[in-house]
Amino acid sequence: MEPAFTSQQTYLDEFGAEDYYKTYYVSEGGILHGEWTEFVLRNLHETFTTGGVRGDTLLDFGAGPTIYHLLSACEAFDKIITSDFLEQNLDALQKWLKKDPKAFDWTDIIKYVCELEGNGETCEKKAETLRRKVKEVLKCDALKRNPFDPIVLQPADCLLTCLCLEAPCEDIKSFCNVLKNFKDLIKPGGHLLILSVLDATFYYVGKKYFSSMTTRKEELEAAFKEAGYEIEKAVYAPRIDNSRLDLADYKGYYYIHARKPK
Ligand SMILES: C[S@@+](CC[C@H](N)C(=O)[O-])C[C@H]1O[C@@H](n2cnc3c(N)ncnc32)[C@H](O)[C@@H]1O
Repeated sequence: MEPAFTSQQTYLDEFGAEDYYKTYYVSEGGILHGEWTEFVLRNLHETFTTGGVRGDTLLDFGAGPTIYHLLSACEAFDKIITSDFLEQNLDALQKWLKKDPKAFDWTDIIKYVCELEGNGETCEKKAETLRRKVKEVLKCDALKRNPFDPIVLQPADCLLTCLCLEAPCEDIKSFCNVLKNFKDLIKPGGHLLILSVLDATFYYVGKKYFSSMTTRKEELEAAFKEAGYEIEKAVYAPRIDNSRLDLADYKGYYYIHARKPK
């Protein structure tokens, strides 16, 4: 029997921000630290430099307690709005923004992005740039028609989301519906960047089980087209390190760069 899909209530009650950081991003042993972060950071570095994606506002959707995916974006946008569904994650984001001593440590990952950018910037300066560019930290819910309800946001130049939609969406139909609703959050001609994992069914946060929508490569691009986007770029990569399949069973990674038509 397939385990039940994780409810919003379970997220509210059981998703631990610190457990998530420690399981996935801590420098030594975080299972997403390495293959996944390199996949994301290399692709986003390219997108925000040679790829020419830049502008006034970037809207970051479902950040969790993390900031790694914003480190290149902060050089290409004047203003970043970040968001998540859970108070505990918003609290972790605020702690990092305010340099709270209890904030999670992203130094190694910041160093990696500075090396990719290759302009001799220090970790401290990069972190300061990102802190300065993040203007708002908002609550969002992917399953609402307006995910920021009751706030109505001005459409952004770019919407970025990493590893998020497989949490609230039960199937590709629901995923496609979220993509349709995202169109109101993006300017005509604006960008939608989604990076996540393929063929997953679950992941653990500490000792807690969370289900994952199983995103299949064959269905993914069709969902973007059905939702009314033009695909600029699609990148797929297999998972190489399978040593912790017991913690999370994804088989690969994807990056879709799509555009809302003008
Ligand atoms: C696997 S974590 C990903 C966190 C982070 N983006 C990353 O790259 O590591 C899944 C995220 O989905 C968020 N989430 C769960 N339900 C959601 C919903 N209904 N709307 C928006 N985000 C949701 C959770 O709060 C959590 O931060």
